Amino acid sequence: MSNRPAPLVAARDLVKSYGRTPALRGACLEVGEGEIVAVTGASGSGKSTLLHCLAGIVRPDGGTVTYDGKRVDLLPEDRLSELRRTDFGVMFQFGQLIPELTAVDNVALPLMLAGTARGAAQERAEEWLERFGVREQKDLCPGELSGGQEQRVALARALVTGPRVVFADEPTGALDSLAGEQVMTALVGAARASGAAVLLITHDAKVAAYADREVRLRDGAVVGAEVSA
Ligand SMILES: Nc1ncnc2c1ncn2[C@@H]1O[C@H](COP(=O)(O)OP(=O)(O)OP(=O)(O)O)[C@@H](O)[C@H]1O
Repeated sequence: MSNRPAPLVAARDLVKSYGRTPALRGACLEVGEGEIVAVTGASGSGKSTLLHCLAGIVRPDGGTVTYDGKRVDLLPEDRLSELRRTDFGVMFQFGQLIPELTAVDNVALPLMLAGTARGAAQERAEEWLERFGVREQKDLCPGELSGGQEQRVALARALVTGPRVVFADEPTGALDSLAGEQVMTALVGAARASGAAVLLITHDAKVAAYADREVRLRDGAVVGAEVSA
């Protein structure tokens, strides 16, 4: 424990309910700079809600979320959007790409939203597509990509702005094991190269094994000893 890096992201005593359904009941979690943490647990244990609270997508009812020492749960909506654009990369199981845009335009979009000119944004986007082996598919729309290609494009989009934290909710959940391994190898390799921290949700022990540490949730709280890989 003592040699763990200082937390970059931390959740303390998080509580969140949807109507009368409790999703989080006192969850605590820390992710260090450059650390890869897998969150596992049964369906309904609160994994996605925890990730959404940490990424500033959902506001908790109680407890605190800090990023780089600052309170995320208290930020107004406009500052939250800015933080998500500049410091966070987010990836989901599927459906995250804009269906009407080509692969390269999907990846260029976060850069353009941050003020990069279209040409330069597309050039950077192509570099990331190349890195993940999907440059040939750059002019295809998401519906024309295989599941694995789509996730590698989504990964390029999550990483193109150089985030300090990548939040990935079941990024391999819809893939067969070979495509899943390719996505995980790409995600972990890119995170290690850039020093980004990763918070990864998975049901799959093989996917969790890519992480430095595994945290298990049950009924909205962390259970058991944290397992170091
Ligand atoms: N938007 C929502 N509206 C109502 N209830 C919700 C909502 N999101 C989550 N819940 C409920 O909160 C609880 C925790 O859900 P959450 O999605 O965080 O769990 P999970 O561990 O990610 O589940 P899964 O592995 O099935 O994705 C569940 O009981 C779920 O039904």
